[in-house]
Amino acid sequence: MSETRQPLVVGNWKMHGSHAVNEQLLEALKSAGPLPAEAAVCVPFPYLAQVAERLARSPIGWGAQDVSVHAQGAYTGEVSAAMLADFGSRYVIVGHSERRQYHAESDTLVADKAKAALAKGITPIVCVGETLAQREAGETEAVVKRQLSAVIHALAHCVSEMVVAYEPVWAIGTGLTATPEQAQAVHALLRAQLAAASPRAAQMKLLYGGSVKPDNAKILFAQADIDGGLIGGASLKAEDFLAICRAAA
Ligand SMILES: O=C(CO)COP(=O)(O)O
Repeated sequence: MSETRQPLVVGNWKMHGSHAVNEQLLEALKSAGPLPAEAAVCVPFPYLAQVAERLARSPIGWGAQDVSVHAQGAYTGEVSAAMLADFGSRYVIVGHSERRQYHAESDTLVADKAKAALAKGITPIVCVGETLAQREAGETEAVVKRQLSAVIHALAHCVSEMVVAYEPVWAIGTGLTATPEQAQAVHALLRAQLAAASPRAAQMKLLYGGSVKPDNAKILFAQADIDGGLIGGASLKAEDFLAICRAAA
């Protein structure tokens, strides 16, 4: 983490939660008092209203896990960036590997989603990352560069307004974390690619995601180009999420 960038820790609840369960989690997060790092939760669409209400007077931000590329119209099941903005969403995750894999989202679609979010003042958290097969084939660099390049192209002069999350697919939900050195190596590549596109690359936040837990967060976040985390499983337990936020400070 650099001195000049403020750390950010984002919880990706994925498809978890209920009114009652969220209530407890949000209460525990709020009652922890001021957090040493900027924090946010990205929740399933039906719970946006709940987090908007419960976190309204807290420093914790919120957002969604996907957004439509379309502004409005006959797109059954889709949710627009304007709708997310209506709920005060500060962030939206785009291009999570689970969406790339299970919903066949292409690099171009992900880039267009990032653009749609920014157009409504929502910060896209753009996920990139290689599969285990790609890493073993020595393709990590080519894969993440290709994924990021599509977004850089689509955002043009707004590149510095996104957050990028490097999430190696093989580390998600598996308990296999990238080593700090592996993660830093990819983050450095991503920042160099961003620097070629934006004079503000040094100020951009690059998050690491993939089995981040309280016991490995500090060493990951201590790497020069890692500015915080995108947290799945551990974000569902207030104690763990708060410990990870503290590790980022
Ligand atoms: O996919 C992730 C966050 O977006 C990471 O999930 P886990 O932290 O559960 O591995």
